[in-house]
Amino acid sequence: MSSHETRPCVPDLKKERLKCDFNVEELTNLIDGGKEKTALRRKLRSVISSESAYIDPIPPEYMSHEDQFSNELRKTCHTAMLMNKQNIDIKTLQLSKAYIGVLKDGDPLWVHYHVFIPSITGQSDPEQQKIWMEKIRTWKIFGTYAQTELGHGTFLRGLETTATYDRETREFILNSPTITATKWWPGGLGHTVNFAAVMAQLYVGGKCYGPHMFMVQLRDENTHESLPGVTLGEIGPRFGLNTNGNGFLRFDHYRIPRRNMLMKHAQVLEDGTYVKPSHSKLSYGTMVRVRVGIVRDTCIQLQQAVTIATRYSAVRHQSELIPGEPEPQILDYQTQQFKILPQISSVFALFFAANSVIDAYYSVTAQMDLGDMSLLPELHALSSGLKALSASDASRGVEICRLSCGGHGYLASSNFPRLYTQTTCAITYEGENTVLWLQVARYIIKSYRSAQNGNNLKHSVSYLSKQPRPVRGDLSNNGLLEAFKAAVFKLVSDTEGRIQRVCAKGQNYHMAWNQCSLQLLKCAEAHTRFYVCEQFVRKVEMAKGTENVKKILKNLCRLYLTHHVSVNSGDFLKSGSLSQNDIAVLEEEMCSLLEVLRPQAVSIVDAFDFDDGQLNSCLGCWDGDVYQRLYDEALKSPLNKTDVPEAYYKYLRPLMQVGLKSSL
Ligand SMILES: CCCCCCCC/C=C\CCCCCC(=O)SCCNC(=O)CCNC(=O)[C@H](O)C(C)(C)COP(=O)(O)OP(=O)(O)OC[C@H]1O[C@@H](n2cnc3c(N)ncnc32)[C@H](O)[C@@H]1OP(=O)(O)O
Ligand SMILES: Cc1cc2nc3c(=O)[nH]c(=O)nc-3n(C[C@H](O)[C@H](O)[C@H](O)COP(=O)(O)OP(=O)(O)OC[C@H]3O[C@@H](n4cnc5c(N)ncnc54)[C@H](O)[C@@H]3O)c2cc1C
Repeated sequence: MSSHETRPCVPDLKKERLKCDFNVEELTNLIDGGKEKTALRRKLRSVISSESAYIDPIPPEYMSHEDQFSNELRKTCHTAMLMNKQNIDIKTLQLSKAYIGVLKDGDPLWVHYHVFIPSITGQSDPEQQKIWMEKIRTWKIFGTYAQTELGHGTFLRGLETTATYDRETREFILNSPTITATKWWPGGLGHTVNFAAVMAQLYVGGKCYGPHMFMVQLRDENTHESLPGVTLGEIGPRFGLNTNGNGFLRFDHYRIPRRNMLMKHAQVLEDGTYVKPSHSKLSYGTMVRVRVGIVRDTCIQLQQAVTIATRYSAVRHQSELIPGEPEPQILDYQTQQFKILPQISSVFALFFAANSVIDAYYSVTAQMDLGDMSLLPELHALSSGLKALSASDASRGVEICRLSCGGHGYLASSNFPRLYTQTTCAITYEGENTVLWLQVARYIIKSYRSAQNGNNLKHSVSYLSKQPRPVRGDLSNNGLLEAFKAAVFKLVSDTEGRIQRVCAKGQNYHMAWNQCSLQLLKCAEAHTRFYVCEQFVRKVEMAKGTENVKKILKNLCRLYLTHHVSVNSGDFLKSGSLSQNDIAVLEEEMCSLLEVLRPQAVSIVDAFDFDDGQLNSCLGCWDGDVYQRLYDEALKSPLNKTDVPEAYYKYLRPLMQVGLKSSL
């Protein structure tokens, strides 16, 4: 039973919570990663929620762009101070979910903590780390990750910023030769950070060695003024995340010491000798790490959205299900259940996938530290695929949750606009999704070809070694995983065959690749979906705990499988791995799962354990007092300060006084 059951709430939610047939706390512990982690998160949350500094003076929507930025910078700096005072590692806070809701529309220091610091620890040598990390630890250095330029974000070999080695002075000269070479987008770059890890084309003795990272001071450590040779600014309002401080940066023959090149993997010696890295893509390591983290972040954003949508759907009554009877909770409509429950199952799918890719990241990077690079392509494909899938599933999921709340979901006070802009930008940043899907496809096609040449495949692509033969009519979880394998295998072999046919007609390989890229995208997504399904099934099989929690997990897993079979039924039919009758049986099962899970829905989202401050939504509050909150929130609009606004006297009254001259 829910541990929160005694807290007051509206009768609809009380009724829902009384239906709960599993231990909510146990599910919370599972999602947190154990009882101790739940306790730590709650402790951190209590520290955070008792801080008056986090109270916004007015709702940020009503602040100017400048005030919004300043307000969030104030809060993020307060956090650093607070964690220092409480002797808590800020990373622990940020990774614990306790910090959610404090910053409303971005964090000017997010890239510092999650991209810049990992770049320093992952790309610089021990001596450099010692110097820079000490300054980072003592808040002398705040940094960003400055890679993207006006002209290029995706194609890194096309970057135009140059870092030219001057052997005489033992310095690098950084330069932005064109307008398109301007660094554009880095978080915090505008007016927050004083340093940046800058990706630039390395030139030594007239030869270009490609993109490398450099540690660059941009602002004076005391005055915060931009240094001579550096031009900085903010790029202006965005679709969302307007307080991330995204900025631009130009260099005019700006000099930095030789040792400011990040030298863990590649080096330029004093005499200009270039020492190449053990793998050409090691300088892209930060991106791999951040992509892995995005899977977890988007999963948490989807948790917030489904919590809001589920609670609201239990409180909202509309129309008639049975003529003449009272209006039902909208959650009783099958169509509403179909909007929300698959999103809840997605949360769990992403949760298990995030855990497995984080584990893979640590084990592969440990191997790489010992000099073994063989698993880097696998990690690159896995992290790229899961970043793309999680960002697009979460973003679509948030939008479906918004739609499920009707008109009120469109209000800023529902918090859906912010949740949506947070998830949808993850589709673009850290590798645009289409581009990452094509990287996954590259790996799959290469692996498939290798298998065709008689080689044995390992890890996530092992099933492409030989044609899978699923047992017809086996609709168990394992049977469906076999069907998935067969469907993906068919997509991959068809696509590879098509590339070959296009080439046979005289087209070169690259053009053939482009002509088949829609199919390639499908292969990549299907392969990654299979991976997520497999992880879900295996993790649920291994889950420990009480029968009722396991039953919830099993039902959610089954809903995820049947839903994705239904959505992609054409692929299963084409591969012959499932029959039309199988699909019909599975779709019927999916509908009954909606009915089975519906009474537990509110308790499942309660287990995500967000407090009202974190959800920041009139629709998603614990007590379900939706209408009063919507009304109170509307009263905060500055337009409601007066009955007749100034704009009436300026514009509307003169117009009304003139009247229409003709009766057109
Ligand atoms: C309330 C609010 C709270 C606060 C919330 C805040 C939320 C956060 C907000 C904002 C945070 C934003 C952070 C975002 C930071 C960024 O976006 S940083 C910039 C990221 N940029 C990218 O990701 C660029 C994408 N492009 C690439 O990764 C690559 O250039 C490419 C993979 C597309 C192509 O690389 P290229 O050099 O052209 O290589 P290819 O010739 O195509 O391939 C060569 C082979 O190398 C393999 N490969 C490519 N990348 C990697 C890698 N990382 N690791 C390993 N291997 C790699 C590639 O597959 C090829 O292999 P084969 O030759 O064997 O096929
Ligand atoms: C909120 C936000 C925060 C960011 N933070 C940072 C940061 O801190 N540091 C930083 O360096 N950058 C940052 N970025 C930049 C981000 O990483 C890039 O915008 C992203 O990598 C996409 O690159 P692009 O903008 O050049 O898009 P483009 O590559 O120009 O994409 C435009 C379109 O072209 C398509 N396309 C491009 N190449 C191909 C291809 N090979 N095949 C098929 N289609 C293709 C894409 O699919 C897309 O549809 C941020 C961006 C955002 C939105």
